[in-house]
Amino acid sequence: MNICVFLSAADLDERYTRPAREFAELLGKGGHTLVWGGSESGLMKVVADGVRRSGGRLVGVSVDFLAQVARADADEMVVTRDLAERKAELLARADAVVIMVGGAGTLDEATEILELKKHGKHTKPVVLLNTEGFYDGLKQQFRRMEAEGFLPVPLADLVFFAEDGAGALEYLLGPAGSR
Ligand SMILES: CC(C)=CCNc1ncnc2c1ncn2[C@@H]1O[C@H](COP(=O)(O)O)[C@@H](O)[C@H]1O
Repeated sequence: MNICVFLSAADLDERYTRPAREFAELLGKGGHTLVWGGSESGLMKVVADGVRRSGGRLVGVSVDFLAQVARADADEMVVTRDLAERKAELLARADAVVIMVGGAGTLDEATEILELKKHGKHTKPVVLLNTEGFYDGLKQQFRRMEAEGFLPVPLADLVFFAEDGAGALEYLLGPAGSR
């Protein structure tokens, strides 16, 4: 499966690097391809290193102004003109999307992917990986949107909240992943 992972480009501590490494190992050992932003920084590097070490493929989609920090040994590396094109390319190359912990960049990617799904522009499974309860607040916000009529589709049709990497992969490899 080609799994697009959005996550932080920041250097983080063990609370976040350990689960990222574990998820990467599951991806690699499962023979999956990591589709990611192509960068060699922070958690993005941790996951790419882990996938590579455990036998998975790496497909990067970088962007013009970050191309100089793109990973040199990826199996494939695409460089797009801008961030909008990059998001479209990442989605096009993915069978599923996993959103791990991250900052504004990750949130931007997550909301765009969910918004496109809301409008029926794609039907790919999307998982929010809630490491350390990082997305508890976002989950609460989405639940409120759903309860108060802000979402035209059930929240469960948009996104699955997984508590760990194993739960995320189990979901993607189940019936939801083959839709
Ligand atoms: C100069 C240097 C080392 C830049 C590295 N910085 C980056 N490299 C690649 N993608 C990035 C970078 N910063 C943000 N992104 C994009 O935004 C997300 C991470 O942003 P954030 O750290 O969550 O907010 C990633 O999924 C990625 O697609």
